[in-house]
Amino acid sequence: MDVGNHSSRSISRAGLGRPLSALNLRGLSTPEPARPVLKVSSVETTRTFAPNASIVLVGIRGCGKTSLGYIAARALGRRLIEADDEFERKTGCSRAQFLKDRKNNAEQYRLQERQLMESMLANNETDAVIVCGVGSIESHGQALLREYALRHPVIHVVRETEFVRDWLRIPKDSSLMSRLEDSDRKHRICSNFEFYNLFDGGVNACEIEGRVSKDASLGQRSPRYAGTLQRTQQDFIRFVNLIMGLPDPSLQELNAKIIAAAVSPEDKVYTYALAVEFSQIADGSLDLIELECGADVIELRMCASDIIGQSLAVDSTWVTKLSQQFAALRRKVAAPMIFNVNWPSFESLKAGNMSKDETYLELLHLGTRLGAEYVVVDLNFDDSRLQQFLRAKGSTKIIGESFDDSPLGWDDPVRLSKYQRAIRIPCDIVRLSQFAKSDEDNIAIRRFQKSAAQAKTENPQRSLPPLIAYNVGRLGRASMCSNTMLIPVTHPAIRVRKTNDYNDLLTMQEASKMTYDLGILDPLKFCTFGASTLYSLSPAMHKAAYDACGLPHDYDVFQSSNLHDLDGIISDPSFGGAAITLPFKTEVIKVLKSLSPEAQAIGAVNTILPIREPASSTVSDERRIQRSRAGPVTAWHGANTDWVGITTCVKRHLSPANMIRPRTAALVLGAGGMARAAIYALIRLDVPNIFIYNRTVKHADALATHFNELAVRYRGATGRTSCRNEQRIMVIASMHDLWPTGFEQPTIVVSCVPAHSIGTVPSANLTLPLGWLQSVNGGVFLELAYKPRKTPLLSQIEHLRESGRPWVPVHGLEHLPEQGIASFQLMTGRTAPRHLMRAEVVRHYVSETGQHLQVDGQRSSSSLG
Ligand SMILES: O=C1C[C@@](O)(C(=O)O)C[C@@H](O)[C@@H]1O
Repeated sequence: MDVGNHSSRSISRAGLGRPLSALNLRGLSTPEPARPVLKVSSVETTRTFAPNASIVLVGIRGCGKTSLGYIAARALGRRLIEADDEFERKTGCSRAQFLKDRKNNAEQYRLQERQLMESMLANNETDAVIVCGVGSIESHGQALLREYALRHPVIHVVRETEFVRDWLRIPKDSSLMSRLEDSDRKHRICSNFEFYNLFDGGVNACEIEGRVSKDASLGQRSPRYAGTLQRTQQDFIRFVNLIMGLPDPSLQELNAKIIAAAVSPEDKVYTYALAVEFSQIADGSLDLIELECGADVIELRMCASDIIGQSLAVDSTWVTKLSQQFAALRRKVAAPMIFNVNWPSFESLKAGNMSKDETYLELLHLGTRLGAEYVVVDLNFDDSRLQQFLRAKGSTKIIGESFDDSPLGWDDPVRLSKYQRAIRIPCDIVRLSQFAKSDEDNIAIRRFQKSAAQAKTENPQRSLPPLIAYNVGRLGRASMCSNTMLIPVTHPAIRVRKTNDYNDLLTMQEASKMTYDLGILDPLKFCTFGASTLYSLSPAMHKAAYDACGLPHDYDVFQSSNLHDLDGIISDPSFGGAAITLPFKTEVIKVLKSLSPEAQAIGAVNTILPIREPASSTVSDERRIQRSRAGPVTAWHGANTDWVGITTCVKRHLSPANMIRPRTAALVLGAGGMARAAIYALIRLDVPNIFIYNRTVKHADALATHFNELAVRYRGATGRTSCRNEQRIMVIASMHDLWPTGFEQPTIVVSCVPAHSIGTVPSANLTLPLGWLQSVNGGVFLELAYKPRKTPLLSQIEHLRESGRPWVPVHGLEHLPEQGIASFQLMTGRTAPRHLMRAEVVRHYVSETGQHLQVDGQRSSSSLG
């Protein structure tokens, strides 16, 4: 099926919300008794696939697999093969009609389903996303899928039971629920991945709307629909790329260097792993957003009592719960995940008819199945089983771990042999620990690290896996902080919930602060520099982030109408970087030694960073930026993060119905530094038709010339010509002009026109001709001005939305933290506490009339993203 034509039916299928009648259940097989122990690794798989291998989605009705299939097909540029549509194509009628027809009986229906499964899979081995129907729970379909999973990702889509029940209008006491749960169990054992489709206010709004209207296209064009599915879309695209071993496209788009979280923790120094115990979050009482503290990865730890203790063998209910919390952590904290099952805790275990080793192996598989970036394996685990797991690990990285309590401590030769085993396995990272009995144990680690560094690899091409070695217990804290990678930390919200070993971990804030207190790193000074900076919200936003991450830095504003005044500030050896604002974003380039490729392309800079090391012919300027040590500055490097903020906001609010296509049009208002960043962002987002409107037409023309040249170069440079749209940047000369004929109405509008007066120049007080806002699916309107917060343009778009047009108005206070988050990461090299930074902007915003925004508590603005 053509993905492009699918949009109206895939997101909210008309009729999907009908009560689940006996009729359409005739195709479901009778339930088998529940298995006592779930075999999540039943599918023998390598989890390594050809890059174009088709992706299969299975799951019960109402789990959202069709919407996800649509999203994946669009994002990866693949065909969508959907079982309901295929059924209709094959039989000439819908399932319900087929079953209503007296000529057909359940046996014939099953036969159709069986043939359908066979043909869908066999005819679409590559370049497709296949959404299966009920045939996936029949034994024949199950066998087909298991075999298919040897070469393809087969993703089991799981959704909250309550949601599915409401959605299918199944009465609370109906036995249908247990049938559906049984189907979930079956899907689990014929699939090799699992995606928990989290409740998303937007998704439900959209789907319910579709149900009420019984007209899917109406649903899509309603204002409520406009804000739907974005989070699900982001989650699923990230998941699919991860399991296909592809880099996350959204991070790639934004340039991995800017997004600290996209640089793998092994490639950075001073990275932190926040330990979260499953038992602490299983009941859902902890607001997971609270856990965001600038940690680089989240380590989800489980022990036998979490899994087995409550009379649950490794069963489907438990796996669903874990799957849900795993997905929630991922969405809310948005960091890579470490999946860690504590093997020794299974010592006295009798899980159904499985051994301790088998259960552990099942759980390791579960980690890769959920798409964890890292899975911890115990270095004492049986070799053959471990190898079996490694064959199926796909793109998941392995952390080999051992906790030992030998009386010889770190000097015990067994410890070194563990490291050597980890090298042979081979593990990507090795983590060794013991309990600290005295301070001597912390010193002994250094001796051990020295001997470990002498270890030999069998393959001289391979470097030794990084070693994290520390002592646990209060005495061991110093040793934890002497590591530079994945330092284990806790969080105050977790610490209060736990009385034993987690209390011995330092919080991220304490651990980071320790590296500064000990003089390993230096406190630095940052600022915003520009002609009108006193209103800047950047100091509040950055200082809050420093505090949360344990960075003893400072942030101030400098106001001057003379760029030379920057010299005095940046000559301070403890100066760490500056945000540059109006009117210097272009002018500052002349004092910089080097520019990031993006700043170069945009022709404007909003972030400058110090280069402290002397110039070298082998190391690039960008790599010589010193982010955590003070000292004389030899030169300055310029970057631009405004385009990152714009890209993030557009992507966050663009509904799947408005996903960028070969005819999409966008409109940029203005021709200054911000407009440059906006055009660049749209080029990077692959928008084919970009229009500029600016009061002074010749400035708009100059921008169009610059970016048309760039679009050609960019297209050539990325080599992605096959999937990239031809891009054109055009100028609309007058507000009196009709929207250019031959072009679709814009679905992305970015206003880069200051909404307040600057010096003698009065504010533009701009609104748009209604004839330019006729897109039937609405679109995203991004206002970059935030003084005043409600600009005339923003009000115009809000009115349109109120009158029934699905436009999403995005105010300037949403863009501000996004560029700030990127600047924070560039300036400090640390992962930003994003929700906190967004919340601080809202908290500190004071309107022209001296009023604060209404916020209930600090975190309430997290609704911004
Ligand atoms: O958009 C902004 C915000 C800012 O102007 C400030 O107020 O700190 C600083 C600029 O660098 C940035 O581009």
